[in-house]
Amino acid sequence: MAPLQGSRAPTEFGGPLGAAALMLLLPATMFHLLLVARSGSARLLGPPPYLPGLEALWSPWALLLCLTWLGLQAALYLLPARKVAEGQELKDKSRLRYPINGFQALVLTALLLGLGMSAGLPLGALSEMLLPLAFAATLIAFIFSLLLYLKSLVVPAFALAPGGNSGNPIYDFFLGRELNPRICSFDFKYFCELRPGLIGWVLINLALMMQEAELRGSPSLAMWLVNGFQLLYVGDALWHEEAVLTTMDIIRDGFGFMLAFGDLAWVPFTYSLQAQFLLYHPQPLGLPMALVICLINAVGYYIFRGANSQKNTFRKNPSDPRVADLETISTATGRQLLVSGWWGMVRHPNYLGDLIMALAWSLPCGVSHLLPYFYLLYFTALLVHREARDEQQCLQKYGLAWHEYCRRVPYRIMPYIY
Ligand SMILES: NC(=O)C1=CN([C@@H]2O[C@H](COP(=O)(O)OP(=O)(O)OC[C@H]3O[C@@H](n4cnc5c(N)ncnc54)[C@H](OP(=O)(O)O)[C@@H]3O)[C@@H](O)[C@H]2O)C=CC1
Ligand SMILES: CC(C)=CCC[C@@H](C)[C@H]1CC=C2C3=C(CC[C@@]21C)[C@@]1(C)CC[C@H](O)C(C)(C)[C@@H]1CC3
Repeated sequence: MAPLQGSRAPTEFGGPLGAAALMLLLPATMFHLLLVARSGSARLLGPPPYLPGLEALWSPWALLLCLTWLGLQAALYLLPARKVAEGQELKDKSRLRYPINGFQALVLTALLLGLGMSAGLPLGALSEMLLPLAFAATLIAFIFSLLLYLKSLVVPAFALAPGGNSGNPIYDFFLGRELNPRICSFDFKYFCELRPGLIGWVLINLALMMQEAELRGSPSLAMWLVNGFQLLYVGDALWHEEAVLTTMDIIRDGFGFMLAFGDLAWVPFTYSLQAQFLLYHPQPLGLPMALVICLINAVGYYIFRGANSQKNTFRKNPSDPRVADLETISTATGRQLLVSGWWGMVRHPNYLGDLIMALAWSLPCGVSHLLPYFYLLYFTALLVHREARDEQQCLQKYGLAWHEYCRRVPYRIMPYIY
């Protein structure tokens, strides 16, 4: 077993107790949302309409479907890539290599799906299987996290994540002990973060849209908007796949239950909540309102993409003409911090753009129910917590220079508000 030298006290996410509570609460919330979305009253805060028995949750076909999906995405990951990118420098000064072929996987999945559908594949039927599919994905995430935990016990200490190496098994199982678990060149965390869950999310959205067309003759305008916006978001993530290599999930967090469940179950089954809601609760949406919502999504996307690209360009090459004129602060590490452009507006402009998009994804569902706004509420909490975690890390990394940045750019996410 790898020694626990350099291990940290388990303080994030409420320590071991918080981690244990989240491991129960997150799957329970996901099943609650799935049940409530199809109920007549669709009340987010009420009790679920019924408690499903094991026969409603367990289906060997659903498990087989989930495993086939993972197998397909893994095969697409292994195809030759247009580019191989290097990750950030690791503790042992080495850099891992990652294939950049996520967008190619999305296109090939769409082609295979098109072929299947023209041969009579009833994609809409997937919408009837969401409960057993979510159960199978949760089961896979639990077993997978357990295997990852066991694997982490035999790797050298330098391969462990700074946060998930506390010595408390519950906490470490939740946060993830090993930073970049791999078999040969297959990187499990990088693979899961962007492919099965994100592509699965748009697949579920599409199935819900097909089912709506079958029930009502054609998809509603609201369903088109939700599908279009979320496809743009997933397509964008896969197109800019390389950027994920600088997120805290890849650089700092281990791969444990939080990310395995988040990537494989939470993202596809809760991020598709608006489309699930619309299938069972059709909402009228006029063209003028639809145009306003498109504008809100466009503004959010413009800020999100602008901010993320500006930082990535700057981190890759500070003398790139697109960022060379921006004002910066020097830090003791040799790295610089941007203090003008998007990063001079607030300290997390990318979060602001993401939140504006989240609002645009809920608005097509009208204002009669709180349920479709769950994503916006959850995402606000996630980003506020994430911002606090990032802030602490930046303070540790950059010290006085970070204080100076906070003085120059006082707002975190929303100008003049937060
Ligand atoms: N849809 C979803 O469920 C989720 C989406 N996201 C999205 O993922 C994206 C990435 O988010 P995340 O990884 O949390 O964080 P960021 O992309 O904001 O990265 C934070 C890092 O950026 C660097 N940085 C911070 N300020 C500056 C500055 N002024 N100049 C230059 N570099 C700076 C620091 O790292 P360093 O200095 O080491 O480079 C810091 O640690 C966001 O757009 C977010 O909205 C995130 C979570 C969930
Ligand atoms: C509640 C729970 C289970 C928490 C786990 C959190 C994960 C769901 C998220 C952590 C960071 C994520 C990112 C994306 C999806 C959600 C998770 C995995 C992301 C892939 C979405 C698309 C974006 O463009 C992105 C690539 C920037 C983003 C990266 C972070």
